[in-house]
Amino acid sequence: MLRIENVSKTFNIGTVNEKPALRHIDLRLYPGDFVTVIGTNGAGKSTLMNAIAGVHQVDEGNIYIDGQEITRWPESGRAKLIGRVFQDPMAGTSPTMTIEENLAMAYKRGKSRGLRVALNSKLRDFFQSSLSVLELDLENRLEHKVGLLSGGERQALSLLMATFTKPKILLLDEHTAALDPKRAQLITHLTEKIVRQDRLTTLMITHNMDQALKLGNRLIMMHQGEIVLELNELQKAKMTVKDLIRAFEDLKGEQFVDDRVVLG
Ligand SMILES: Nc1ncnc2c1ncn2[C@@H]1O[C@H](COP(=O)(O)OP(=O)(O)OP(=O)(O)O)[C@@H](O)[C@H]1O
Repeated sequence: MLRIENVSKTFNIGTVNEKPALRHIDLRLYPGDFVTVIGTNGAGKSTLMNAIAGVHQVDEGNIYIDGQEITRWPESGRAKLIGRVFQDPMAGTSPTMTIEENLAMAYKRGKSRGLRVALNSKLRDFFQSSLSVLELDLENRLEHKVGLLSGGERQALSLLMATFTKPKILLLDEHTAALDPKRAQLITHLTEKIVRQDRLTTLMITHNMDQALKLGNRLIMMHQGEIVLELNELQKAKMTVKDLIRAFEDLKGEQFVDDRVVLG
């Protein structure tokens, strides 16, 4: 479903600020894989997502989605294949538009260029049934402005907007990190539900080590632009957060440093 072959990315090449962010990354996600991504400070986690989404063009290597090479596609061209949710609940939605207008915008992104999306009753029914999955009663508030929603409701809407067109790849970029624990728990629960229900192929960055072990069927750990540890479902199930940190320290001979790490 997603194939990353020998991908490298260096920022500010040839300057004193030269920074290799990805070094020869190889990664394959199979249909329905839910992979959590953890790593040390500046390990390259966000750069990896930006490379997949087309925010940054890579210097070397190839990226394929569903067998199609997309390495040189612009970000806009990849939007119909990729759903993404960011850390900031304000980032994925437009506050001055209503819930249904936001949904229509996301719906259009998943369709061919130039297609006009008329807000007819069939589409409203579809939006309402999609919103009902969230169990936040948003299906009865289609005409409410998104700016009036709470951070948690807004992030739930962003998650829905990123997923209801069934993208080939879902990228979750610390999407619960800015929420209070209760709301973070709600979004985590919704993520699991939607990903499982739609069998979405998912890559999720988290600083919560416990969450990284509990969610999904695979885990990767990054450090200095490389994937240094990969765990499958069975290995993950047997590990504790302590084991995970010890595994890194045994491998690299240094402490696992992530300023934002949450041990669980
Ligand atoms: N646009 C950019 N310009 C220059 N350097 C960048 C840019 N984006 C990232 N970097 C650098 O590339 C390296 C990898 O950054 P990235 O944000 O991918 O790491 P990360 O694993 O997501 O880090 P963290 O968890 O600490 O946010 C870092 O050293 C960072 O400073």
